[in-house]
Amino acid sequence: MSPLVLAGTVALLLGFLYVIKNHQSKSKLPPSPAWWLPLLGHLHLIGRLPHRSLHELYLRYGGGGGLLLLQLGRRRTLVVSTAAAAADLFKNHDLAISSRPHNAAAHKQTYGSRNVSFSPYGDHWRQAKRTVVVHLLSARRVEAFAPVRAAEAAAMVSRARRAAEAGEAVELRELLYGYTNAVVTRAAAGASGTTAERWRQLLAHSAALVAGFQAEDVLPDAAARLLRRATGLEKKFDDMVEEWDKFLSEIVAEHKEKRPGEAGDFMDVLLQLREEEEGEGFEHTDDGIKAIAKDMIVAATETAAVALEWAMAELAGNPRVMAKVQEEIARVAGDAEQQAIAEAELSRMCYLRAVVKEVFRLHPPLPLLLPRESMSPAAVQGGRYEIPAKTTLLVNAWAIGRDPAAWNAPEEFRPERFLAAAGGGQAQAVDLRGTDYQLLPFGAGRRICPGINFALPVLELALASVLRHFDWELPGGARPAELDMVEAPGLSTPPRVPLVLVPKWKALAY
Ligand code: HEM
Repeated sequence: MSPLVLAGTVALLLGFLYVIKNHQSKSKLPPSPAWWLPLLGHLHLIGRLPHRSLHELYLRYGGGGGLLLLQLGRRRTLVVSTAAAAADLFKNHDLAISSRPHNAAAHKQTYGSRNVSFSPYGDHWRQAKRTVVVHLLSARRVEAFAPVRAAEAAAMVSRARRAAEAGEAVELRELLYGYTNAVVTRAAAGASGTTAERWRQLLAHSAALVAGFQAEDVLPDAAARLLRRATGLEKKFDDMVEEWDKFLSEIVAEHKEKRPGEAGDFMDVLLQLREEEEGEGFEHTDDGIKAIAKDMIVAATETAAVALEWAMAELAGNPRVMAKVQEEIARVAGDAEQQAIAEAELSRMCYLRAVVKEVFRLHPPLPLLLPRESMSPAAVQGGRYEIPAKTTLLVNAWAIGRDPAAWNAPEEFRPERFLAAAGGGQAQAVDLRGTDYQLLPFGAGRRICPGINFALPVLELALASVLRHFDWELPGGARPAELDMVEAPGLSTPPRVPLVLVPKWKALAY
């Protein structure tokens, strides 16, 4: 055989082997729509409500295994759409999927990813999460904020009462956001009033700038930066980051002036830890403290307000459930003279808690949780699929809450499914703390939300208070079936049409 023919044969053989190998490794990838566009990949298939688009794409191309692989701009993205697929990932591969993808916009906003939410997996994240879990959100500290929750719930009831006495309708988002914003601002910085208002404006401003897909999702970082500069977005962004920093720096400075030992709000605790833990590994610099405080505020305010607005929307749309939960609140909270509901009473309101779970099932405030990134290759579902390292993961909690393999009549709002006494069936023992993979509003695994114990009493107390003191009616004789139950676009998704209801002050004659 001549050397030329030999070289040609070897090249052909190598080419053949490459094709075979490539085909084999591709065949181990989860299903994916076959066609895609240069640069965009499958991005053009995603509409304004990504959780809904991704669910539809999964039903069309996913093949039933719960996983769908997409190329979203430059990010290879795995979408998880069923409870069984989520269970396999979180039970068997949690470590591999515990990082977050780099996001230039978030990096800038978080003092170089020094917060918890966007920090990549590693020492910084571990230390920061420990600080948050042990020092800011422990059961003892959450309990210590009970008077704050009670005062703000009472203020919310007073606002609604003024509207009721004037015969006016109430925009629930305004009312509920005011409440969660006040509770979180007081817990984080011990401040209210104008601070809370400034905080609220900054949050709204940031949300508008980071909503939707960003230039970095499609283009390399440098090209995306150029585009952002050319369109003026970079300047807007920098101004917003500076505004936040100025605001947080003022709060840090005010807290430094206070007497030591006055530890109460998150800022106090973080500053005190700086003194106590100096040299223990986690660097409590001013920027580190501002990053964590901001993380708490951003993570807590909007999510809780969105959950509350959906709860009221579902109750307005289901008068039977509204009447039943009001009856329970009246029975447990008792005494007509008692204005505020004691938090101990909330644990006896089983139906109210079932309502909260049902709201989270159908309306998780972060329908795609927060994106994860795989740090190493993972052979999932017993080796059926291979997930390469550096794949972005989107867990579609919205779709999982509607998974027909996990839920009976998934589209029905039926809190009874969570109650053994009401014949709840297979769902009665399902909880929302990340161990039951069909209900994941707070995520699961190492990156699970550390704020569950802070959020739940905030939500339960608000609902119990507004339902105890008022009947809520749809304005203008609208029928429940006419309520628009579609989400607004964004990272967190309130109803696209803000909910408006008319409060009727009850006589409290129980
Ligand atoms: C209804 C209220 C809330 C909802 C629905 C919610 C939901 C979530 C979700 C889905 C995640 C991502 C979990 C994952 O990747 O698996 C998350 C992360 C996080 N949440 Fe919450 N959250 C809420 C309230 C709070 C509160 C009150 C705080 C703090 C005061 C908080 C602090 C955080 C932090 C720091 C992270 C990042 C955790 C990490 O990356 O390790 N959240 N939350």
